[in-house]
Amino acid sequence: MIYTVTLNPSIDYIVEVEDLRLGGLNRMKRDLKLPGGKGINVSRVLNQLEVQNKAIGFLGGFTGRYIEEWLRKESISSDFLFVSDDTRINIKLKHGDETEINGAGPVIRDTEAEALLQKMAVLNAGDVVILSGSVPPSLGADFYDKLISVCKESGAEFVIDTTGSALKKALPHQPLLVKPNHHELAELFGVTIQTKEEIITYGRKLLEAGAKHVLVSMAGEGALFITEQGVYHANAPKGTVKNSVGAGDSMIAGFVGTFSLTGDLMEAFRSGVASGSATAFSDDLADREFIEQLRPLINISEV
Ligand SMILES: Nc1ncnc2c1ncn2[C@@H]1O[C@H](COP(=O)(O)OP(=O)(O)O)[C@@H](O)[C@H]1O
Ligand SMILES: O=P(O)(O)OC[C@H]1O[C@](O)(COP(=O)(O)O)[C@@H](O)[C@@H]1O
Repeated sequence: MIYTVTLNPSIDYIVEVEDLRLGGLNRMKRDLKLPGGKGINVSRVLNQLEVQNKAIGFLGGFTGRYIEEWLRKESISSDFLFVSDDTRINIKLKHGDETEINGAGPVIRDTEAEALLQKMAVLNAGDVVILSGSVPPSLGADFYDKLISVCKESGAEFVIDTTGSALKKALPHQPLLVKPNHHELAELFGVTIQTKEEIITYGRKLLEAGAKHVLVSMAGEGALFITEQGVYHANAPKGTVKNSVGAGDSMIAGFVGTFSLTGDLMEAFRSGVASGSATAFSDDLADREFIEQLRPLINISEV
């Protein structure tokens, strides 16, 4: 079974304005409220790919109920812990460019945190747990360490998609996959990255530190896949970007979903890129039909 863990879900409030006037009155041209948070996005795309999975994490308040209802309508299996504070609302402002303003997240009490860890007792060897996104500050920076310990004790594999020291500390525990984008990779090492060669150099460092597979996404430039066997590049198909929020999460869903069904790393890579691009070219996350349409357009070559 695949589990996604979203410690900090969100309603993504996507707001489009013609011309952003800072300090002035702006009127929305279009707006859209979507359930968000990285693990939840992964679950929604896994469902599109008909890969069985369960979404776990914290939800709270009216925003939490909105997300729960959406997931129920999409028949996404979930087991969230309800907390007393409200789930955050993240603003995604489209004004020719994309500007994001993400909330810090609700207060999670110690008893609520403990109850979530108890939920993880369902894990078995062979399960894959996808740990995605930021950690609400009140949970403490070491909460991912606790979740990783639970995964290791049960024999489950884990994937981690987060940033900074939480990602660094996870590497020696041999995550099945890490997927920084090229900006996050540079930030992780405190460097600026200009070339594909530099991405490979720093991506390899994640492998050396313990990750089993490394995917570095590069938005419209596609992605690099770095493994013990070699380094591979995939192009991204061309298209009109509608909303790239969730493209990275879709890529993880495509990769892990296809890998769990086929065990084929190259097909998983192809599926990851197709899923990411299908989301970038959609208002909401990718649907199955669009992913299948893009899949043959992805060319993979060894670097
Ligand atoms: N402008 C784009 N054109 C085509 N594909 C895209 C575009 N933006 C994202 N994608 C696809 O989604 C994947 C992940 O996107 P990226 O923006 O790098 O991740 P993140 O959302 O984590 O920052 C890319 O590797 C690519 O396949
Ligand atoms: O937990 P964080 O780091 O604040 O990220 C949460 C945000 O990331 C998203 O999951 C999108 O992530 P990606 O664009 O990286 O795939 C949004 O749905 C959500 O608003």
